[in-house]
Amino acid sequence: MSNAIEISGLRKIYAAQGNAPAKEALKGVDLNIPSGSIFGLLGPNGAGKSTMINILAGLVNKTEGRVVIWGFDQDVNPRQSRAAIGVMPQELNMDPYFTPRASLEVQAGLYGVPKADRWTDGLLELVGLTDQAEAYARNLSGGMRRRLLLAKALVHRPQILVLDEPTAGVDITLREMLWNNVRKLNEQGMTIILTTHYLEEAEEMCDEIAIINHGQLVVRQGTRELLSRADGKTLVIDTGEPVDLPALPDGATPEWRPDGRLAISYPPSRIRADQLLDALRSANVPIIDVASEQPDLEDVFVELTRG
Ligand SMILES: Nc1ncnc2c1ncn2[C@@H]1O[C@H](COP(=O)(O)OP(=O)(O)OP(=O)(O)O)[C@@H](O)[C@H]1O
Repeated sequence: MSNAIEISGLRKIYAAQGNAPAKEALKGVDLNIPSGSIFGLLGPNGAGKSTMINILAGLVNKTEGRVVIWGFDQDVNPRQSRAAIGVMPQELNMDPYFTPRASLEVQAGLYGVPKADRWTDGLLELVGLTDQAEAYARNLSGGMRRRLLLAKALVHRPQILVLDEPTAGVDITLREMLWNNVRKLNEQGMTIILTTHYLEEAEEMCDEIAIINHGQLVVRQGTRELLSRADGKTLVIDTGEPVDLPALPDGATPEWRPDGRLAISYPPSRIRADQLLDALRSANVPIIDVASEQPDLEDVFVELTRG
């Protein structure tokens, strides 16, 4: 399977309700998600990410378009396409009187997983809830609830796992545990789709990234290629003390930072770092230390979703 998911011409119009007018949340999106990848779906608030994920999960009906999940067209084989995907939702709602073990058993029942094929103990172990297997959900910490949600998404051994803002508001330890789990599942062949507001996280975790804005796909690229789109780097130089600056190559912009260091932003496509350093040296500007700052996903994201 080369693509885990194929989306074409996907539109969603939420009908008008009361005073709220109809809303076109997705305006004809085409997107293929390669199998085996960790794929980031990013966009500002209200861009349409949850709508897209909910359509994939079979929770929201699309208005138009075609969605193929693991080779199964949603409209032709709804059961198989649903079975191929597991979703870890954002919200932490769960029945307070269910134990993690019972939750997983109920979820497996909903997916029609026969008793003999269930892997409840393995799942509890995977997410580190073995000791809490018989605790009431209301006694679980927020982090444990999230781990349980991850386990619930996996009861039917889906080929594709969707994580909707999995680390919003979680502490570093839990975040690392989640990512270790996700990497392990990905190494075993699972395709991972992730939405997150933490762009650093997307930059670190995702092989490829799609950005949607106002219901449209703005870009879809490998993470590295996407980062290289931002044509801006910064040299940060410790000059010891403020000095007069010589003329710099056209396109370079110097600025003194509050910490006293000199920051020169420049487009690496047109200017090389040694041209900047040569200009400083020939004007006898002391160069005590130099650091280079790369553009990050945040820069690219802001540029692509502006306006
Ligand atoms: N059930 C609904 N009824 C009407 N409009 C909706 C509904 N759900 C979402 N919308 C609207 O559709 C648009 C896209 O919303 P969606 O939740 O998909 O965005 P999002 O990218 O997931 O945003 P966020 O990051 O805030 O979760 C928004 O304008 C939202 O108000």
